[in-house]
Amino acid sequence: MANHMNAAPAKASLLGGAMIIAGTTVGAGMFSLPVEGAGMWFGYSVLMLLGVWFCMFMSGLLLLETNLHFEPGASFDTLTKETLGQFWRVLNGASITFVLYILTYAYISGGGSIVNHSLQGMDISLPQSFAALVFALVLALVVLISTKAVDRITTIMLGGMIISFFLAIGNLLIGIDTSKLLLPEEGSYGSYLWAAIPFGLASFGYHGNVPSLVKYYGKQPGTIIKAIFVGTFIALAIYLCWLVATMGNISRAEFSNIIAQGGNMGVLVGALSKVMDNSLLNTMLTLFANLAVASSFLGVTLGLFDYLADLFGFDDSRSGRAKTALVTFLPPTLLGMLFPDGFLVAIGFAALAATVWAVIVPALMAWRSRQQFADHPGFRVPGGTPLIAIVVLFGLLTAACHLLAMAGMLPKYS
Ligand SMILES: N[C@@H](Cc1ccccc1)C(=O)O
Repeated sequence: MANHMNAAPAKASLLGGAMIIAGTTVGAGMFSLPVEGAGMWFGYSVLMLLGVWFCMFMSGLLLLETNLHFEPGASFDTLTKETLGQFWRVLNGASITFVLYILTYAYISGGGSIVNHSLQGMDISLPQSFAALVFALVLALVVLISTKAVDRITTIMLGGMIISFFLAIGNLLIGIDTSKLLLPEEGSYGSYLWAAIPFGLASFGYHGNVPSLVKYYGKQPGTIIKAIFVGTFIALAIYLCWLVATMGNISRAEFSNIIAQGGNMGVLVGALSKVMDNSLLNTMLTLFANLAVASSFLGVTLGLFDYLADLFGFDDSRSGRAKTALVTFLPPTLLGMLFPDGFLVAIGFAALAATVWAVIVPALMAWRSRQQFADHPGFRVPGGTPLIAIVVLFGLLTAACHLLAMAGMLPKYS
C-alpha cells in the first residue's frame, strides 16, 4: 500500500492517482490468492476475481459519491458521523483500526517468511521469528524518520516492483503448462469457492485512499472515477497474470504441500523458484515479493501511525513520534514473532473487518446521502438502489463465508 499523498504535483495527473490506488491494492493479499484458490483452481478463481473486482470498484464509487457532498479533506469519521450517526461512526472507526493492525501483523508474518526465503538463497538461515523482527524494525525505522522518507522509498519500490514483476512473471508465463491450468485432475472444484471469497475481498481493498484522492484532486468526479478504475484494473490484470503464472507452473497436488506448510509467502515463492531455472529471474521474483510486502507495510503503517498519533494526542517531536511508533509497531511485531505463520489467518480476518468499512458502510452512506442531499444531487453511481443492495449483499456474503470457514463449516482444500 503506497502512500503518495504528500507529493501532490502542481497539476494532479490521472496516472498519479491510478498509481496510488494500484499501489495500495496490490499487496500481501495477492500472495494468498493462489493458495486459497487452489481448491477451486483457475476457472473459478478468475470468475471470483471478476465478481469481487466489480463489487469493490462499485463500493469505492459509492464512497466517492458520499465524499463529494463534503469538503475535500473530510474522511471516514466525518462522513459516517454526518450520514449514519454515532453507532456506525464508532463501528467504522474500530473496523478500520482493526484492519490496519492486523494487516501490519500479516505483513510482518509474510515479510519474515519472504526475508527468510531470500536469505536461504544466500545460504543464511535464521529462525523465522528473527527474520520477522528484522523486517519490522528496518521498515518501522523508515516510518519513524518521516512521512517524506516513506513517500520516497515507496516510489522507488513501486518502480522496482513493476520491473521485477514483468521480468519474473514474463518468464513464468512463457513456461506455463496450459493443461495444468485448464484441465486439472478429476474432482470437485466449485464447492471451494466460498471459503476463498474473503481473500479476494482483501486483495481488492484500497478504500482508505478514496478520501485522500478527493483531497488530492478536489471535487473532480470524472478524474477520480478514472483513477479508481485504472488503478483497480491494473490490480486485476496483475492478479490474473499471477494466477496464470502460479497455477500454470505448480500443480494442484503441490499446492496441498504448500498449504500443509502454512501457505506463507516464502513457501509459495519457494515452490515457484523451483520451477524457474534462471537464477536472475528467480532473484527478480523474490525481489518482487519483498518489495510488494514492504511497500504495503509502509503504506498501511503510515496510516496507522498518523491515526494513532491523533487518537492518543502524541505530538510530532522526537519523543512523541517514538511513543507513536511504539504503539503502532510493538503489538504486531510481538505477534509476528510469537506466531510467525499466521499470514493467511490474518488476511482472512482483515477481510472480515474490511466488509464493514470498505463495502457495507460505503453502500449505506450513499443510500442515506441520496436522501439527505436530494436537492443537490451531484455525482451518482448508476444502478440506483439495486446496485447498493448488491454491494451490501456482497459484504454480508463475504463476512458469512469467513465466519463459516472459521467454524469449519465450509469445504477447505488441503
Ligand atoms: N489490498 C491490500 C490490503 C488492504 C485491504 C483493505 C484496505 C487496504 C488494503 C493487500 O492486498 O495487501
